Amino acid sequence: MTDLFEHSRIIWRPTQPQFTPVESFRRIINHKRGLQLKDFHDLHRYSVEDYGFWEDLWDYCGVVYSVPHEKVITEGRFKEIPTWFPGARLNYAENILRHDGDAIAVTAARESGEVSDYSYRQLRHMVRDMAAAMRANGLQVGDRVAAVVTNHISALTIALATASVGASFSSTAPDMGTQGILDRYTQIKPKLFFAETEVFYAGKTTNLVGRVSEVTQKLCRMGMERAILLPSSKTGKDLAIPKDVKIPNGMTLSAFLATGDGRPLTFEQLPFSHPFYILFSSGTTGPPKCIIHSAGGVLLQGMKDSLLTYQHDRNDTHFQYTTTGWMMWNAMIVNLSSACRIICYDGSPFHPDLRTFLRFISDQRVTYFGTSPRWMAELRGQGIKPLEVASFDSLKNMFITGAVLTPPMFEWTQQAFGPDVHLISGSGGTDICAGFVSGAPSLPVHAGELQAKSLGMKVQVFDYEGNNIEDSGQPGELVCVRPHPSLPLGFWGDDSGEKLRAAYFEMFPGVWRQGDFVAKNPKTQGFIFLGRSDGVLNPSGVRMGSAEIYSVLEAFSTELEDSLCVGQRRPEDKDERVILFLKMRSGHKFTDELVEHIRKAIREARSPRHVPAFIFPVEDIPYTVNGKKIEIAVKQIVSGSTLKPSGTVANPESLKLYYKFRHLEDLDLVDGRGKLKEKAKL
Ligand SMILES: CC(=O)CC(=O)O
Repeated sequence: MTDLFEHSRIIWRPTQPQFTPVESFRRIINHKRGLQLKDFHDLHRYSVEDYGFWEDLWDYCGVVYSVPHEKVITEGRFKEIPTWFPGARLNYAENILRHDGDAIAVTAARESGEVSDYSYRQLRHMVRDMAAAMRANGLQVGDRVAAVVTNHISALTIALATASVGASFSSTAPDMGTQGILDRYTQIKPKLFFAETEVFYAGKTTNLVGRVSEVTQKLCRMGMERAILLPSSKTGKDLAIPKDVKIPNGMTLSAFLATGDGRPLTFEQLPFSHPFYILFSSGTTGPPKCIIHSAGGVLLQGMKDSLLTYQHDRNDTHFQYTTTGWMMWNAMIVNLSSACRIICYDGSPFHPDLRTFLRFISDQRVTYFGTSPRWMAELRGQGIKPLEVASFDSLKNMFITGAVLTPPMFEWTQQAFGPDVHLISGSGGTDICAGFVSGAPSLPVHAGELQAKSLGMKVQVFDYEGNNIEDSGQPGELVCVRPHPSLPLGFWGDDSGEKLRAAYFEMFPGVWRQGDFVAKNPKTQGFIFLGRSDGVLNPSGVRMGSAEIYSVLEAFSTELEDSLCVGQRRPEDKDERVILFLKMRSGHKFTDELVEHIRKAIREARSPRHVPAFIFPVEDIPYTVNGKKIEIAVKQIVSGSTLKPSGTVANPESLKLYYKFRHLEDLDLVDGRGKLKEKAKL
């Protein structure tokens, strides 16, 4: 049997763990509560046994409020989702904008090289003007504001102004197609709609006026009162709208701002569980889940990470590479509450090239850089050595999320950016707009492992009968057995909670099932992520995660650009078989020899039962717009389903490449008895 933790080697340790904020937080709790919590693990235990922990966190983070809470938790609208801090009155934007003055709050940068800084005072003024215009246009508590925007200063200003008024906010990136935008925003029926008109991404200029026209016509019929058109993100100028293009209730951003009456910035005082962010899950088929998050929940979880996990203060620069359509954007904003500077980046991290992007990180003296395993893999694949490109002496931590960071990539990343960088791999998601498992600055990092359960998150590993098997080291379902403040308030329009229950609480009644296939290392308490549980590979009853295969393939990064591993089980099949798809790097050929090497490597590193039944070359691998590899849709396709990709698939054409693999027999590779033909043995 394969040892899931064979790579578990310490690659980083804190030099002075006693001086980390999380340790001082532990001491504060000991003092306040008369406890004797000795280390992070004790602190975690307390955090999931006593709801008072969230009150301790509230105090430690200095949440700004006008009315105190009556208690920490009480029954909510649904049995599974309690109400937090009943009685409290506060405002999300007031907490985010609690710092003022001339220190730089935001650096807004574009792929074109344009960089602008905004102080805390300037940001506040921009939010004030935006909020004044929103109020002048009738926006009220409970209304919705939707935006199709790049990650730039306007998006941030719109979100914070919306929060100050007490409306709800939802954003998507401009690469979302018309249908994807409509799938989202026709559900929430926004009163105000903000849209980019022209964007510059990956070296290409895209005019979005046609898309905006189609979307606004539909939204207008559903009650949208204003469509606010942002100037071109390339030229900064308003785009001339052709006479025959209809944008009902449309006006430019400057015209909209001019409707404001100069009133001062005020913050509506609202309950902790007031709905603020509306996020959409990246379903690759069917309409996306429309998840409502509370202002207070996202705020408190975000403050926890900013102060205790990333250890931010006013000297830090937080650069999370993200679009506005990923929860990491929402999670980025809260870091302003720690007085640090955030970088909003509009553009592709691959353009004009990776070295330019690396130099940008270095020149900006970034202390926290957040990215995805895919970006890292590209650096490695291109043979780039970051420390030869620039100095990263200011970098304190890197946050990698969105997909599994395999053990070899942990090792590579640590080496590539230097031994002092705290490498954090975190996992949570849109569903909770926070992390379940993440970094712990007072503990060492082991290659391949997410360091620890996040504070306050009672995570366990369940087998299929609902037994907690976390201490066995066996893989199973990641579950959370106790409520936390950023549980969604519900899905939009799902008044009975039925859809919410079906999405998270069905497999284990009353217990949140995240849909990740994981294992906890009993020795280190760290977690390895093996893939999405719907995508678990299950040939002849051996359950394994695709990450077990991907990590072996890291050794082939010279030849392979990418790979995708899925199970195939068509209605006529008795058993599941594993298919591995390989996307070759240009200049490299898919050969029998390579396939043999790969098979051997998997057999030796894992077990003979892990070796895929088939290995095929493929021209493209499907990804979501948030950079997640799409395994489940491919699994369904090769197993016989026909899918209509949603607007969440970044390269929907790629899915078509997989239909032919549902009929392997027709490919002249398999004989009548389902055996591989001799000549086709790969
Ligand atoms: C923190 C995360 O979990 C981010 C993601 O994968 O969507």
